[in-house]
Amino acid sequence: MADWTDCLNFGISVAKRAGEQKEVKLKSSPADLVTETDQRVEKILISAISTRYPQHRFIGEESVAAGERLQLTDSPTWIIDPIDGTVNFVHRFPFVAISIAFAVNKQTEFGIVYSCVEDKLFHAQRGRGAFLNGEPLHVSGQEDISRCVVVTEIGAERDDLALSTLTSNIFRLLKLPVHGVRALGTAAVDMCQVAMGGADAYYHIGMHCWDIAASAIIVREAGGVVTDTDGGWFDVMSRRVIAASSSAVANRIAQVIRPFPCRRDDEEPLQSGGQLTADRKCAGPLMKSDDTNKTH
Ligand SMILES: O=P(O)(O)O[C@H]1[C@H](O)[C@@H](O)[C@H](O)[C@@H](O)[C@@H]1O
Ligand SMILES: [Mg+2]
Ligand SMILES: [Mg+2]
Repeated sequence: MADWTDCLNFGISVAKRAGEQKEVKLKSSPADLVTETDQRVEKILISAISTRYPQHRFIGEESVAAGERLQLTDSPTWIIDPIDGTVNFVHRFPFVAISIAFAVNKQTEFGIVYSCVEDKLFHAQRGRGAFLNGEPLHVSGQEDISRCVVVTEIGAERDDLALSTLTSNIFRLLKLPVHGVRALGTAAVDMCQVAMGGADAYYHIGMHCWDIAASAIIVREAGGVVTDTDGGWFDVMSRRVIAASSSAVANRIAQVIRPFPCRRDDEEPLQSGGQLTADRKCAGPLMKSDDTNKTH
């Protein structure tokens, strides 16, 4: 088995350096401000990593937003979210992370999530455990859904189907009941909460590979379970994820939540007026027929 520890250590050092980027140039609007910062951090990361590993490929949120093709091949690939929690960043809500995963042959070899405001560095390497600031991490191991804190995200979708599915899923979980439902505004940190036992599960439909790839391996290496939202095999490009403290909890959540259609990350972007757009919003075929069987 190839040893990617050198890449992991380099990834950790660039994530910490990029997380020190504190100076924020004031621009005309919060959207401009944050776009500039996101792009700047992604450039810092990609430029440092590609100088050291010129053969490696990248999937970066901001590069994809700028029109770059999103394609996960068998080549060593860094999957980067330069700022996970952009809305938090704008509002100074204190959960903002740099998320970096590294995949070879489409398998994630390691993941790094640097929660910058908290100064918490999560990392995991395949088969070698998960760590927070160097200390081993473990999920809670909780198996009883009625004793769980479950994390999800509100996400960016605002169409009726997405919103009604999202709210009814929270409703169903609260009625089980679970102990509580939380949303921190960054999928990467949400999932790391599962890895460290602060929460017992996370689920969402609609996040992108750069939001969840790094934290998925961190949860697994912390002893947790990562599945599709139907309880099946997790595919990092599918935008559907449950991360849980145990299979029992993952399966229970899969039984309860209803899916809604979502374009895969590796699907060709929608055509708009004859031009490719970077739009990867949830849209597509209607719900699967078995969705009607889900628990209310
Ligand atoms: O866009 P960023 O901040 O990288 O990612 C965030 C999503 O946009 C947002 O919809 C979601 O709620 C948040 O958790 C996610 O990490
Ligand atoms: Mg993100
Ligand atoms: Mg981002």
